[in-house]
Amino acid sequence: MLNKILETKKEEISRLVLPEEGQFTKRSFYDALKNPNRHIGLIAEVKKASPSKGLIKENFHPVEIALAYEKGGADCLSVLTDVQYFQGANDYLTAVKNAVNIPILRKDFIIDELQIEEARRIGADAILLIGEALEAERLKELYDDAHSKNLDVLVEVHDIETLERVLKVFTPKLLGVNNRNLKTFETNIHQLKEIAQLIPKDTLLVGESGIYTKEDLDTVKSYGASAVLVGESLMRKENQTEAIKELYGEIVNG
Ligand SMILES: O=C(O)c1ccccc1NCC(=O)[C@H](O)[C@H](O)COP(=O)(O)O
Repeated sequence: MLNKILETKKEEISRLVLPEEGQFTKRSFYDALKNPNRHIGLIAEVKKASPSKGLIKENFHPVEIALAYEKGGADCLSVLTDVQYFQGANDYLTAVKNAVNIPILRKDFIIDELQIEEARRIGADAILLIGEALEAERLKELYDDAHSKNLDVLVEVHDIETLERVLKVFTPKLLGVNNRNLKTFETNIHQLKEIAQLIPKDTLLVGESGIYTKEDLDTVKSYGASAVLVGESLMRKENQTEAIKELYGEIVNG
């Protein structure tokens, strides 16, 4: 699936026309996770659908969801902008940016500088770079390009081989380990356990995907994560503010 998505991205980039420059207040995604509201930081994801789960939330109002996440104490947001596979949109990110006061990650499959400039113009504070999608040297080029545009970068890996490839070239400030294999969709809450040993001590570690319960949250934290990225389990609930409190064990819903 990842390779199919990347082929689609190449085609989208060939047709990409940059939007007009927007006027946005830049917020530090990294600083928000460095100083989280709770014992482990939360990147709450605004995601309507996905390849592995199909339609997740039919009654999808991204600004309402984002405000509810913010009210629930999310440190940052992740907003899907991929249209074809996640039913996201650039306009969702811009609308959310104009509504909330916390930093926003553009969740998309970034493989070109044009997409980074586009992210900046639609109001993103950070972008995602997926290790399995890029050669390490190219990943570093895009990483540097994003920072030159005052955007933070969440570098994401799934397995040790990818992490080692990346670390041979550079050390990311912010690194996510995706519990989901983006090629097979297999998800393992313990994915971080082995990989965490190899993470440089000054790198802020984020556990991503397949986090449904406080137990999952505690498991990922026990492996060394300073933050988590959570989408489906929050999106499927009726009330995203309550969903966050339930995830952290602050309320117990039947
Ligand atoms: O989620 C998918 O089906 C998927 C398929 C192919 C590439 C990426 C995919 N998901 C992106 C993500 O990593 C998740 O949206 C994010 O980590 C949140 O995961 P979850 O909490 O399990 O929704």
